[in-house]
Amino acid sequence: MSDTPLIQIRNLSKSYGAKLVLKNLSLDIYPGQVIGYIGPNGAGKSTTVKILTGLIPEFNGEVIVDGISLQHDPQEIKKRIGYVPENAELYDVLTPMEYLDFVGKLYGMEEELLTARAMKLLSAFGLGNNLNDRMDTFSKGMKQKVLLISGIIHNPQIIILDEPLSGLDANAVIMIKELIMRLSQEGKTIFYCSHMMDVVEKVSDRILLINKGEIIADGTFESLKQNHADTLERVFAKLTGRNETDSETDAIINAFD
Ligand SMILES: Nc1ncnc2c1ncn2[C@@H]1O[C@H](COP(=O)(O)OP(=O)(O)OP(=O)(O)O)[C@@H](O)[C@H]1O
Repeated sequence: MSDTPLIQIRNLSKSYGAKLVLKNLSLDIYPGQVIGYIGPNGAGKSTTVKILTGLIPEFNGEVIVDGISLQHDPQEIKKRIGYVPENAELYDVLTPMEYLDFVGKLYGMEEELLTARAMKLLSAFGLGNNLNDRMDTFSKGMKQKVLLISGIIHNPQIIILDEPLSGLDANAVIMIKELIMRLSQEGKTIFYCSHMMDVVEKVSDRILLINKGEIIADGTFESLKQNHADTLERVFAKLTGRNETDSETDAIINAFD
């Protein structure tokens, strides 16, 4: 692995109004790493990702990607990143081919390559028979696959995924897990947010746990396990102080009394 970080985050802070949601984050991410970014609801995962992808331009601190400052040249950075958001509006009156044509052109892809790659990727994701169907006839999982493809169609160096597995069936989850590992073998750097601890445990070579805007654990699953608990679910519960699940469920059940 290269010893020059591909992504450098320095003293990153972000507030929404008076609310500070990212507190002085500093991180180096190296080429080829598969980073699982986990944390409780509202911890700051999506905010981090939206800053990295240039969707939130106002923040304090510095983000440097491949030697380029995000503040100075966000467009150049966007070319290097493929982003699959948690919730996206697909223009579902379009067919997947039309949608991917639109996205690929935004990335400046040449028509012939774009069409060929869109067809190959859609077929590989099991949508080969739906190339020209309108996406408003698609299931949630089918749309999620098109979104995933739109994030990788331009063959970016860095792939950022926010909850990529929501809505996917068990076979598709297995496929995406394998895909993440294969893309990493191809040298891609992958940063993904997920609440699916079993998946994060298996595919990440580095896990970052964020809580209340601060990174509170950073290491391999093995190292987190040795220091804290035997499963990632338990590491998560221990470090984020959520040991009161029993009393919470009691309160919900008791609310029906
Ligand atoms: N546009 C916004 N305006 C005001 N507050 C926001 C905005 N977006 C997020 N927040 C707040 O920032 C905090 C971090 O939110 P963020 O979406 O980054 O969390 P997350 O870790 O991705 O959560 P989840 O796991 O629920 O998706 C939360 O307290 C949220 O309420």
